[in-house]
Amino acid sequence: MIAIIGGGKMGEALLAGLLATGHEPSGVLVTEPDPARSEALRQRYGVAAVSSAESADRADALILAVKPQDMVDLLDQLDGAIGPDTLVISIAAGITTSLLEKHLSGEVAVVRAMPNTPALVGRGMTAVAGGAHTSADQLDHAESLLRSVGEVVRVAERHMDTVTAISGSGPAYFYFIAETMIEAGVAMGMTREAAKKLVTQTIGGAAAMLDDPGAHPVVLREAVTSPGGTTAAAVRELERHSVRTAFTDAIEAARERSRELSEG
Ligand SMILES: NC(=O)C1=CN([C@@H]2O[C@H](COP(=O)(O)OP(=O)(O)OC[C@H]3O[C@@H](n4cnc5c(N)ncnc54)[C@H](OP(=O)(O)O)[C@@H]3O)[C@@H](O)[C@H]2O)C=CC1
Ligand SMILES: O=C(O)[C@@H]1CCC=N1
Repeated sequence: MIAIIGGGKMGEALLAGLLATGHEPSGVLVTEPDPARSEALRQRYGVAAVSSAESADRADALILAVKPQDMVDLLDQLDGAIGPDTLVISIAAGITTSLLEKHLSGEVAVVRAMPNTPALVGRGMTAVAGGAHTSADQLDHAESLLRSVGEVVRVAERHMDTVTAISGSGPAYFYFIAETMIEAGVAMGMTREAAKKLVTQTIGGAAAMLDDPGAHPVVLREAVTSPGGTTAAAVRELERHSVRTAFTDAIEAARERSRELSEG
């Protein structure tokens, strides 16, 4: 039995992914405090909506999908109710395996995972790191659960704040660029619908080219940049506005915030 505690955006994405990849609704529980939301999830997916105590009691894998700020309260609520063989997977930004272990008595197997919102369409990128009492089989199990919403990589836990800043928050950076490009197209007289189509297909096409193992972003960018052409003029403006520095600073700020979240 798998239980998802926190039926918000990411909890629902994981729930939908698990069901889409062959898990039966009868094998998944959800715990969500908002009664309307809880009922909506129950109706939409046919899973049982139960209390956190019941989730802890019945599940052998518990996925904690609450906000980092709610995590300590939740752990204190779950402490003592989690069986010795239960695997606890947290997807909360910044919450370390040692913080999870500190608030759960006994040698609980914990996994820190960082997915992203493309999980909603089965194209997520998740990184996982195991805790001090987590066996290789338990990490495999966590990986196979999270694979239901996309690709999974294993990283050393010291990289998890960086992962959070790159792939966890990353979709928002691309939406920021997309929004800017669409608005530029509109300002130049295109319809918003046409501009969105151009931008969406361009992002998808660029990502597909970059996905080739031999591809390098600098080489791909050079192929677009004709001497004396339009791209060179655009890139010169990006450099003039220090967009590279702005992006690097943004990613560093996200990593710093992830670190702070573990401090409460
Ligand atoms: N959004 C994203 O792109 C990503 C988010 N994450 C992480 O996933 C977690 C969830 O994020 P997201 O889904 O966006 O947030 P949401 O706010 O959409 O979901 C969190 C849900 O947890 C519920 N909740 C709060 N306390 C409890 C509790 N004690 N027991 C059960 N449920 C509870 C909340 O209910 P209520 O609103 O009523 O309090 C809410 O429905 C966060 O820790 C975040 O860091 C990770 C990767 C990407
Ligand atoms: O913004 C956040 O804190 C969460 C974690 C990664 C993406 N969204």
